[in-house]
Amino acid sequence: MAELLTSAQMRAAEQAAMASGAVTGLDLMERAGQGVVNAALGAWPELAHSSYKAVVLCGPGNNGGDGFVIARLLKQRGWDVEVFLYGTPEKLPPDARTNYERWQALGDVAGFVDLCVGQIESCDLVIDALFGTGLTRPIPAVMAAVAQGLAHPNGAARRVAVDLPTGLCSDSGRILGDDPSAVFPSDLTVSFHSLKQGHVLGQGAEICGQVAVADIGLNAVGETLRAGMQDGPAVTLYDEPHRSALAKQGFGHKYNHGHALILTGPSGKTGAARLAARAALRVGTGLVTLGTPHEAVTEVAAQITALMLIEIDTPDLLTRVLSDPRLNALCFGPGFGVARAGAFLPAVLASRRATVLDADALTALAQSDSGFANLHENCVLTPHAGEFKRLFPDLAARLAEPPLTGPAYSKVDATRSAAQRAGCTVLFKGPDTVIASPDGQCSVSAAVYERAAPWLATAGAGDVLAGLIAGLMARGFPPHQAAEIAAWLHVEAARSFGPGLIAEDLPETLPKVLRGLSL
Ligand SMILES: NC(=O)C1=CN([C@@H]2O[C@H](COP(=O)(O)OP(=O)(O)OC[C@H]3O[C@@H](n4cnc5c(N)ncnc54)[C@H](O)[C@@H]3O)[C@@H](O)[C@H]2O)[C@@H](O)CC1
Ligand SMILES: Nc1ncnc2c1ncn2[C@@H]1O[C@H](COP(=O)(O)OP(=O)(O)O)[C@@H](O)[C@H]1O
Ligand SMILES: [K+]
Repeated sequence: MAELLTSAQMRAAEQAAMASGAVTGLDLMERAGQGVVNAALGAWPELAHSSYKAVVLCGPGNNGGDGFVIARLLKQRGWDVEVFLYGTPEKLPPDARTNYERWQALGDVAGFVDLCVGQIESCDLVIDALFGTGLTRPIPAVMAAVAQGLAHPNGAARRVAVDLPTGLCSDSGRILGDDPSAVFPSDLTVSFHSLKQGHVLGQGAEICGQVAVADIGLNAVGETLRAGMQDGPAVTLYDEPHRSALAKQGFGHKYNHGHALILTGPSGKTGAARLAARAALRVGTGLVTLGTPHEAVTEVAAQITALMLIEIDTPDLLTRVLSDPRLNALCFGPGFGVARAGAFLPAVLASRRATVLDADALTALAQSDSGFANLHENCVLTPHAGEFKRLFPDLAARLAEPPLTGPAYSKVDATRSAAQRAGCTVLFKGPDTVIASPDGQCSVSAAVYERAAPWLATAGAGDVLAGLIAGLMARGFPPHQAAEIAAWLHVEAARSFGPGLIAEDLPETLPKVLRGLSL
């Protein structure tokens, strides 16, 4: 799994690499500039065959330094290059200053105030090297005006951001300030060494366009690099489960693969739990039983075949059913009814079973007098943004405040705090789903860029996810891992099915996704 770094971790990695003597800042800057040129020519191969016109916007720090390298490399390819600098050359940090001077041997540098949007629109490539990981406050008005012009360019200019689109916070993927247009949208963003959190969280993906990662040689520094990264455990970008984790052994039988109990709502509301149950069965749980109130039994029975059914009308009955230790995972909440969920909550939590709390169970939890006291480490909470706000109003409020300084409070920060507070795994949904656990594990399951899955925004998709997590916990996966694998399979199923997806299609597409993993 790839790491998603914060700006502080990236700085620490660079410092460690330089302190080891393996590289200099100038080496890193040269590789960064070269990496951007390579990525741009890779994205638009037509640009490699002739010389074109570029406008390079350089800022007052090392991001600007990368810009001077790019200007020089393009000029050396025969391009017509215009460079604009925000700030004064005397104040550039040493490596950026050196590259400013190297560029001066090849061309002029104009002041940023002399730039007009028309100049950008008439070029082939515009390089945003204004601010990168050093952005700490909203961009100045003069830059925001240019950014607005670039948002809907009339010309054919391809927009490339160096490290991050200027205005976007590297840690949170949020636009600094209260002006949503104060950011340079790009068609291609070239990050260095690895992606930063801001490339996948929040508005990151929308603003970055596509992303590419340029290797600037930090991996070679190995242990020194790790030692430099002391700013908390890294967040990972979850990629795909190992085949060995999900495969079933040839000699097993159904009881080796767990037994999930999915609790349904009353009649007319059982669809959500049935979706969850079907997902649990498809993800390989040995047995899946729907726990249904008496009055809904006929409705549920009419709809199911491979699933089993048991009557559960009261919390006491649930406790009695759960005296069977073979029922090893629970899914509680989809379509359940908030008041009923409040009544069942103590029995569910007292069972100490691996439990997914979703939908109405989350609302009931937010309203319950005992709060998070009875949650345990085998619970997984799966809130969407509205449910997160009910459960953790102060964290949600921090996330909703316009971020005036950087690095800004992020969805990773909020989910990590939520997991600490709840004492269990929290999966905070969205295209940038964040999964955090009290032991500090944190990963992002991103449905962005080539993994975009906009058709998942459909009623019932969340119920399927809850069923997948419960099913994987029944199969024996620990909560954090179950949540990660479920979120990944969920997105893969949506992508595999494609447009027209409805929630029912997700469990039915799982076999194809699992086959794709060579199970
Ligand atoms: N440190 C290194 O050795 C390397 C850095 N690299 C580049 O350097 C960048 C980071 O450089 P810096 O740390 O110099 O930071 P930036 O170049 O992103 O920002 C420069 C400085 O501008 C100021 N600033 C922040 N927000 C501002 C605002 N809204 N208005 C006005 N001024 C503001 C801050 O004091 C900040 O340090 C990376 O994103 C990457 O592009 C790469 O060259 C690879 C190597
Ligand atoms: N635009 C999107 N891209 C990717 N995933 C999305 C998108 N919108 C929603 N999702 C995912 O779809 C699911 C929706 O869940 P939820 O909001 O609980 O819906 P419901 O309650 O109707 O089932 C979540 O897993 C969420 O992460
Ligand atoms: K930039």
